[in-house]
Amino acid sequence: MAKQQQTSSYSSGGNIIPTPEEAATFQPQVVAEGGWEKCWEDGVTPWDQGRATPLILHLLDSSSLPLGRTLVPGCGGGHDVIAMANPERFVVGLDISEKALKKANETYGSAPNAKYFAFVKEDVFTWRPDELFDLIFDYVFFCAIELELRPAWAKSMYELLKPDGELITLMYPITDHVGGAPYKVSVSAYVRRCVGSLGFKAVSIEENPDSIPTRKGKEMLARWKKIN
Ligand SMILES: C[S@@+](CC[C@H](N)C(=O)[O-])C[C@H]1O[C@@H](n2cnc3c(N)ncnc32)[C@H](O)[C@@H]1O
Repeated sequence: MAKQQQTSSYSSGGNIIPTPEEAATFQPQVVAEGGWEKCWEDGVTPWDQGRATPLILHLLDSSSLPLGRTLVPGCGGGHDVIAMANPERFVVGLDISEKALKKANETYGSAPNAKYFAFVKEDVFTWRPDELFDLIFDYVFFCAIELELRPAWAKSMYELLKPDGELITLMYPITDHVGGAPYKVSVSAYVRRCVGSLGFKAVSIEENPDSIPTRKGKEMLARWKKIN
């Protein structure tokens, strides 16, 4: 099935990026069979752009990405982790898949900025480090978890951020497809989770200006502040 998608899909950095609707026809089966580890082992990673998210590069170029201790939950191949890491922004890439982190380390472990990031194998829902984060960037993680875990996701984001910290959510996929992962998302689902039930304030919500072609019109960017 994955192969069949290749004709209609967008290729980035050598990777084939199917639409979320296409991915939802083959990815859930692999997740159900052996969890995320199996996806990585079998190379069924249809979300992986093989490079940093264009929005992150845009925020870096325009100096609109906060500095400080940063977390990427469900970091996968680690492309956004290395893109953001610098002497003023230490980035932790968290993932439960050993294989994903092995791959990320093989790809980026000897990068010139390697001392400014770390890949950590932990579960977002239970990991509580001593030091909290100034910034969390979530992309293709919220849509990857089971729907009943969404309240726990919001709680984790809240508990992992410092007071006044910022949560950036690139909300994807805003579609009406059935099933997942990836599960469909909506701005109101995030508002319910972040603002409604916890101490977050929405600072801005806008269309992602830097979507890749297969995600265009299906993504919104929201920036949230932890206010209490
Ligand atoms: C769909 S992938 C997205 C990866 C990356 N954010 C990207 O956009 O390329 C979701 C990732 O979340 C990881 N993951 C799933 N559940 C997790 C959990 N509870 N804690 C940490 N990572 C998790 C999976 O192993 C997988 O690498």
